[in-house]
Amino acid sequence: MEKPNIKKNDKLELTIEDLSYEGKGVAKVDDFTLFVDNALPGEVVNAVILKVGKSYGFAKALDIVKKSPDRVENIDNVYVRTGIAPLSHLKYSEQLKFKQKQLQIDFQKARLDIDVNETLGMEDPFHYRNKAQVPVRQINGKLTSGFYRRHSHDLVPMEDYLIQDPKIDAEIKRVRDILRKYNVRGFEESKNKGQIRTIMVRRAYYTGQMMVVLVSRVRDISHYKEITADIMANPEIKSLYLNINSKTTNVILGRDMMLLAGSAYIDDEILGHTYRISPRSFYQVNPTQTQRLYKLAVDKAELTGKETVVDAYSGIGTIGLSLADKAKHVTGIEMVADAVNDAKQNAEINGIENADFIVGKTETVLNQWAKDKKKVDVLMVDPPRKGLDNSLIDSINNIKPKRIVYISCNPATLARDLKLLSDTYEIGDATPVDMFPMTNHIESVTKLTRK
Ligand SMILES: C[S@@+](CC[C@H](N)C(=O)[O-])C[C@H]1O[C@@H](n2cnc3c(N)ncnc32)[C@H](O)[C@@H]1O
Repeated sequence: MEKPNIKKNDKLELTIEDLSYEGKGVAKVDDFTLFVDNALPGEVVNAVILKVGKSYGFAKALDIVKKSPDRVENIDNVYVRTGIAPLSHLKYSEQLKFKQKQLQIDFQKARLDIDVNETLGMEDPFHYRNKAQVPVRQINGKLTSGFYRRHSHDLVPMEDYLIQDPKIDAEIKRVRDILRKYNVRGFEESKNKGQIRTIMVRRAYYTGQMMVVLVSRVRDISHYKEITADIMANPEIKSLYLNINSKTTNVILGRDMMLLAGSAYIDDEILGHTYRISPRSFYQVNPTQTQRLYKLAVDKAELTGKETVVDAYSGIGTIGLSLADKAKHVTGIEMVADAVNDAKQNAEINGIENADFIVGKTETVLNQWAKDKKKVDVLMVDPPRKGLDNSLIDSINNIKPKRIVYISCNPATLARDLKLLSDTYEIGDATPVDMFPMTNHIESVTKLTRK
């Protein structure tokens, strides 16, 4: 493909043909692809070129000459620009279709013939997140919280995050003001100076309990006793931690986690069970949609009470414990030790006796099970974005579970893995469940049945 004669800062009119998986408008100049921020299919925009690469480039819409009927008019551009809610300029009904289509595209690319159902959306697709991790920086002499501009580490100051529980937004602001009161400094990334890098807040949807984690570059924070007392003055804060992360890294939490006050965990409920959540444990961020996701996944497992089930990538045990009353036995496998401790406690708290939990990598544990000729009837997998490890596919083919329920947060790796399993498994329809409204993230559930 010929690179057209365009360069950074050029301005030109573009016609938007499609929406990329990241939610950017796709335009062509000759045959050259440009990904355009804040532009929707069918729109004509005046754009400025941000970057021209070898095979594609990036641009930003400055004004819209012809608007899409699917554009949400009154949304603040800051949400699209910062990446907290990069699809918030697209009508919600269209976001749901976009997610269904993305799954179809990834299946087609992998030459898989799989029906994709309509995306199960939310009635109120805002303010759903039960967890925030907001970056903190020292800006104009003040500790400031906000969100990164997309694809950068430039902080845009923000107080209303649109998709987070408003009580979390209020708590971030309150904590920020307490830190300012005691002259604590925000992180200065370019100089590797300053103190607070991130404020993390979790709020349990059902119990209202909150956990605050202050992530600091340094251990010493003057007035930490006063800061602790001020933060704990809100009776909803059940747990306050200081985490130390002195590394140059994008990973949010460092190794040292110190409880400053309150309990080591908070409690929440899903589908009638109580769960304890530690700061490092994975916990689904959309509480109402989690119940729909789990119900769907458990339905697809078609349990009769006689099956041995593995809940792989089990986090704090929520999927396994949600189906334990319909199975003979459940084993959860999870690599984060704190999460496994939570899972064991969660089984006990809920009086569930037919579930156990193992610390380890799913691929390593199931490889050993294959060698030991252990039997599994149903395998639930809920891996992180990178999907299943290649070696796990071999173990699955040795263990031969009758059914697999694949919960995925990344259509591309889902399609790759389903293709690898399609010789030995019949692949049923896939259902996207919108766990992340206003963003381009796509969660889905697919059932596989042994041929
Ligand atoms: C998407 S979360 C799902 C957690 C849980 N099923 C839930 O619904 O809350 C993925 C989990 O897999 C864990 N994990 C990542 N790689 C793993 C691996 N190779 N083996 C086992 N667990 C892994 C992560 O720590 C995380 O808890």
